Order: sequence, then structure tokens, then C-alpha cells
Amino acid sequence: MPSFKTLDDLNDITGKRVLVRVDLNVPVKDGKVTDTTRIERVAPTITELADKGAKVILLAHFGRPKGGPEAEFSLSIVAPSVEAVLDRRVHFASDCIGDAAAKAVAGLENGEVLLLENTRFHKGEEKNDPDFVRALAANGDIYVNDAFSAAHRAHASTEGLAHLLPAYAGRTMQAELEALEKGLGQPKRPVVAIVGGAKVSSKIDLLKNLVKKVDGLVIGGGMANTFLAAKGINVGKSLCEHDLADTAREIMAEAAKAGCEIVLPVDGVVAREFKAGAANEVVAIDKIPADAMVLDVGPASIKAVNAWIGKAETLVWNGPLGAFEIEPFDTATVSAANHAAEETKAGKLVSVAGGGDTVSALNHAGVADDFSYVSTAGGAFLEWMEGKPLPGVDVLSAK
Ligand SMILES: Nc1ncnc2c1ncn2[C@@H]1O[C@H](COP(=O)(O)OP(=O)(O)O)[C@@H](O)[C@H]1O
Ligand SMILES: O=C(OP(=O)(O)O)[C@H](O)COP(=O)(O)O
Repeated sequence: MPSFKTLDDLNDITGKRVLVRVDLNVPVKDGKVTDTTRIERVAPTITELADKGAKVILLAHFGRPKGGPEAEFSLSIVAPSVEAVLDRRVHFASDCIGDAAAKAVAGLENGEVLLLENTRFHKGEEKNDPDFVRALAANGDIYVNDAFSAAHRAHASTEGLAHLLPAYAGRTMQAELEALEKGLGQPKRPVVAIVGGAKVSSKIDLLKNLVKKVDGLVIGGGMANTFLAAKGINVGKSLCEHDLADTAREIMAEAAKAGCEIVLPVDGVVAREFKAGAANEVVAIDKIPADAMVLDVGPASIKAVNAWIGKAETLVWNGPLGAFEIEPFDTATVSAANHAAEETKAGKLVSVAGGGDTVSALNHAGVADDFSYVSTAGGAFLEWMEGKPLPGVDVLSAK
């Protein structure tokens, strides 16, 4: 376990401005938050600090805007859910630096909570630009990082701030690391990892190391299409990053060397529209129509996934197997989630899953409470599993 200062080390913070980095990158549909797990997980840190009389200033990113304001990525969409979960008023400022932020902070009473607008509305956030870090730090006396799920990013609000302000880990940061160490520190073999979802380019590299740590790697979702295309299969209009074909091939070669079995879909559920109830059919994976996209893995593939879950002692899961938000393309994800939950309840499996959408998918399947542990983190959790240093954690430990 990394050693860092926690909220237990914070004494007499009445009136202190505490900048708290949280992960509010929650799933949203039609302008409404559809899963509040990440907010619920950071609530204890916020409440504890506010109840001790601090002025709590929340910093977070939301989505992947291109370095400037974009209405669909405004944290004002998430603010009402933060208020509802905390059951207390949450002020909002239209910028995370500059006059708007300074004015909102100056107006805070002790024990009040303020949410600042998306840090990624400034290019300096992802660049960890020193001027931007200074501008953020101007609004705080103390920095608390409770965003374990963003700790794999060396950004201004996840890493840079810890160099300028006294830095502490929040309760969720602490709890996530403790739980992952307990559940996966020395995993019982065989270990199977399921990796799906849509963030192909940001997650594919880490599979190179992951295949050395697991016995089976089941690939689904958008990630699978990239691997299938690398094997020369025509994936039609499916979500696929064709320029990553070489990387996918390298991972398959690494897996073969390491004795890790890669399980790719053998069939898929294809549709021509990305919407609930879209007309769909099951096709063999080498028969994907050129004008269609794979939105879920098919029944034969589900069988193979569930067989791996059945023989594994440990399951590590990030990324849904299909576009689970739109029925019936949730079928594979729900089936695998149910099977993993049954195996866990029967004491045959240690199941650890993580990721904003993965947690939402497990909630959708109604089995999140049956898993051994559900992390708020996806990419960060996989990087932790790989054994890679997490900049947001390391900087706290170095203090
Ligand atoms: N075959 C697919 N085609 C398009 N999108 C997909 C497909 N499979 C999964 N997805 C999408 O992947 C998204 C989740 O991916 P990701 O962000 O990587 O997961 P997490 O947030 O759990 O880390 C979901 O919104 C889901 O709809
Ligand atoms: O949602 C997140 O990660 P995840 O999708 O891997 O769970 C985090 O908020 C990090 O977001 P990013 O991958 O846009 O840096």
C-alpha cells in the first residue's frame, strides 16, 4: 500500500479552502445522470470536510472536451445530482479559474460546497501546465485527491496541484487502493480479464502488460472490433480504430508468448442504427454486413465468455461487452454479469469490476452488490493491475 497523508492528518480546517479533486465523469443520457455511483463514492470525503467547517471546492473533469467550453460537457448537468446525493446545497461557478471561480470561492461560508466548471475546458489541465496549476491553486489552501479513477492521468488537477499545496488522499482514494490490494494483490489463478467498452485508444496499450498477468483475456465491445479488424475481418461500420491494428497484433503476439488465451467474439449482433430496439440480427463474425455495426457479442461468444468465468478463480472486468445502454444490445453484458454474480455468491470466484460505464452496466443488470468489489475506476484500475505507477497516487505518496 502506498503511504500518504489522509483526512485523519488534517487538523483544524475550519474556514480553510480545500480543493477536492473528485471524479464526476458519470454516465448521462438526454441531459440526465443515469448512474450516481461515482458521486456516492466521493460523498463521504466531501461531507467530512464540510462538517469540519472547511470551504469545500470541488474540481472535476467531465467527458473529453477539446480544451475549451462545450455545453454538453458542462458540469452544470451533473451539479443537481451532486446536490441530491449530498443532500446539501452545492454552489456552482462557470469557470474553474479566474474571476468567476475566485468570486464564488470568496462567497463561500464555512462548511459550504462549491463545484467549479469542468477543468478540461482549459488546455492547461491535460498538459499539466504550470500556469494553469497555479491558477487552480490560487483558490485553495489544501488539496485533497479523491479521484482514484482519474489517478492514471498526470493532469493539473490530479497531479500538478499536489506539488503546490499540502496534499492528502480522500476517503475513496484510500478505500479503493485498500480494496484492490485485498482482492487482487495476490489473485488466485486462473485469472480472467474481460475488457470491452469504447475507449480503445486509451486502453489498448495497457493490454500488452495485462496479458502477462492473466490467464485469459476476453475482449468485447468496441475493443474487440479493433482486434478483429487486425486479423483481417471486415467489421463494417462498427466502432473500430483501424490505425491500432499493429498494436492489436503485438498484443496477440505477447499473449501467445505469455501463455494467455485471447478470447475474441465468434459472432456478433449487428444493427444499422445506434438506438434502442433497432432491427438487428446475429451473424458469424466473418459475415458482418458492410453497412452494419456490431453492437453486442452474439450467443456463441456469450457461451465462451461465461465458460471462462466458470473456470476462473478471479475475474477482472472493465468495459461492457456491448452497447448496454440500448436494449437489446445489453444481452451479453447482462448475461456475463449475472454469471459472474452467481459464481461469486457460490464462493467460486473473486470478481472485481470497475469503470464508470461498467458500474452502470452492473447496476443495470442488478448485480453490482453481488460482486466481490466494484471500483469506480476503469483505466486506472487496469493500470494498477498492470503494476504501472499511477501519477495521482505517486505524487501523494511522495509528499
Ligand atoms: N460494440 C460497441 N459499439 C459501440 N459502443 C460500444 C460497444 N460496446 C460497448 N460500447 C460502449 O462502450 C461504452 C463504455 O466504454 P468505456 O468508457 O471504455 O467503459 P468504462 O467507463 O466502464 O471504463 C458504453 O457507453 C458502451 O455503449
Ligand atoms: O471515466 C474515467 O475512466 P474510465 O472510463 O476508464 O472508467 C475517468 O474519469 C477518466 O476519464 P478519461 O479516460 O477521459 O481520462
